[in-house]
Amino acid sequence: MNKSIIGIILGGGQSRRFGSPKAFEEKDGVAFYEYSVQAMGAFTKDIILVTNTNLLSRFSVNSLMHVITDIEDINGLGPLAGIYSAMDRAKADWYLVSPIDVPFIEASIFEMLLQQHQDSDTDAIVPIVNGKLQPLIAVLNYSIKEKVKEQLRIKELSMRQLFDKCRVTYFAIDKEKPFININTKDDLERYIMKEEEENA
Ligand SMILES: Nc1nc2c(ncn2[C@@H]2O[C@H](COP(=O)(O)OP(=O)(O)OP(=O)(O)O)[C@@H](O)[C@H]2O)c(=O)[nH]1
Repeated sequence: MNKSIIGIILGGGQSRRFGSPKAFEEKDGVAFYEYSVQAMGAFTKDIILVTNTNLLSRFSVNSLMHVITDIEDINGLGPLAGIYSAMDRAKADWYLVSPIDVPFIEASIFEMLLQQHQDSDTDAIVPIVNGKLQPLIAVLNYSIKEKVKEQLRIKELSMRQLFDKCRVTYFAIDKEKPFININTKDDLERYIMKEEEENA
């Protein structure tokens, strides 16, 4: 039987290092968050973008994507708050997860992770890219929902702390570019403007 899959896009951060909401920064005329929608859209027609009340009205809703905010009492507690809020809103067997600041993300990354999940019986598939854990681009099973809730309760808010308590398949990927994330204006200059200049 086919398993149900929902996409979760984490878009409730403060973009303090960037200085303005980075979800709406553009690469080639496309807002950063839309790259995550496109990459997931190949595998699910059900995507939930989880943001905060300040940004809610700025995301354009379409038939693929619903936009919600973090549940009130965990609002702003970081990526785990977004993951829990989406899992609580809509149940699926599996969730594809992405942040909003990875404008080079590719569908092929989710394809590889989904392939791994078919071959494993763990709770999460998490990439390791050239030795570095990439915890926010992952495939998670609904079975971890209560663990996420507990982590939020005891304020252990990092993805690593969650993974320490789950059965995780760590999957090595040797392609770095799709995982580039933009945190600062310097990152923007280094990765995006440079590429645009090269392509001009
Ligand atoms: N829903 C939700 N998403 C979050 C939250 N905090 C961070 N995110 C998202 O998680 C991803 C990683 O966030 P970071 O880049 O580490 O943090 P940020 O708050 O966006 O940026 P800084 O303020 O510069 O740290 C981004 O896609 C954020 O939008 C939160 O409390 N709720």
